[in-house]
Amino acid sequence: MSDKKTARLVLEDGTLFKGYSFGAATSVPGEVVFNTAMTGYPESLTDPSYSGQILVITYPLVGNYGVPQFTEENGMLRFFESNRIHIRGLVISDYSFEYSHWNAVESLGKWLADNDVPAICGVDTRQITKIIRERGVMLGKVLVEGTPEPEQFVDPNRENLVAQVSTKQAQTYGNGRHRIVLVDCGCKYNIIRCLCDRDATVIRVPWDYDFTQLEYDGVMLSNGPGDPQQCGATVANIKKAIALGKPIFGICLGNQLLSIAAGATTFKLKYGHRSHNQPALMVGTNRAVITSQNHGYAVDTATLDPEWEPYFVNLNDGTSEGIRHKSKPFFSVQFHPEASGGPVDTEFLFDQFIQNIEKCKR
Ligand SMILES: NC(=O)CC[C@H](N)C(=O)O
Repeated sequence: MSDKKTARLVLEDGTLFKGYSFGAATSVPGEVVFNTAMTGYPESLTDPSYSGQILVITYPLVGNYGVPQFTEENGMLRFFESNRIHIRGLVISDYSFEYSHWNAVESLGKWLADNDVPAICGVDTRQITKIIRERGVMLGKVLVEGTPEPEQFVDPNRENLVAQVSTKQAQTYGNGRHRIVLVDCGCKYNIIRCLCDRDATVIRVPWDYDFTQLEYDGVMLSNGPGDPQQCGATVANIKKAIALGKPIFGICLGNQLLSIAAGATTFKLKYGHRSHNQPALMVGTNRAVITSQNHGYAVDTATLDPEWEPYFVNLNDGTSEGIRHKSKPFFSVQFHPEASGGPVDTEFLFDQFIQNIEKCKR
């Protein structure tokens, strides 16, 4: 590695990690978060919820299966969760310069460079994770040798990241029986795929679009980046949709926004949940599910309006994993039932949403 450029990760408390640069030769500030999943970097890197974040992967070997084909299917990239990389920087332990997979077309380093995203390898990502777990999530900078250093640490959560990643105009996918409005706060393609697989026509609209003017059978509130408090315009529209009474299903940021519309407050977790193995219990049952997650904020269910109740709870730390209305067809979850990557234990929630739609049509 002696001919390689060096790179450093600096945390806002001054902690420094030295490694090597791959990907783009540029230095960036961001929020440093860790993910403990063992696979799924093409999906994670293109998940718009990571916007503004420097992603630390604890699994020690990354890049070994390269980057999949950029094939389009039904107006979406088949093997990714959006049309570009959204993380601001990547930090890994061992980078596999050589890759091998039936579907790989290029290396992780080339893909990152083409998307102008810097990466560091050769650092102990588990050590970084231990620090974040103890001190809480921190801002940081990826500094690549020979490139200008950003002066400030930048907290991306002060920006309206949702406005940056949401679609600028309405788009339609599929041609099914159920007309579903997808409020795009930074949606993952697999939410659209899961709906289209269930006989839906998906009308994807911008985060601040007044979708209540449209003809629809159900509303899907997507995942997305940043602090849910930035999305006042979406919450105002959700309140109108609640009054209209058609089925609503929210995922991750969508869960937080539905909860705010239902009177609840949100707070920032010490270091977030980002992994493929978060256990959640369906409240009132003995049914536990293993879930895919990527979030830094959570809902305080004690602040919910009394017409709503907890739906799932996290078995690691007891935080909320979802809410539902006691009598109306509205529910949402903090985890990712569409997975991609991660376990598909909770895809049945899409079926439940469609059943709610069918009942309402009768
Ligand atoms: N994946 C998501 O939708 C994340 C929601 C929100 N940005 C959070 O970090 O909590």
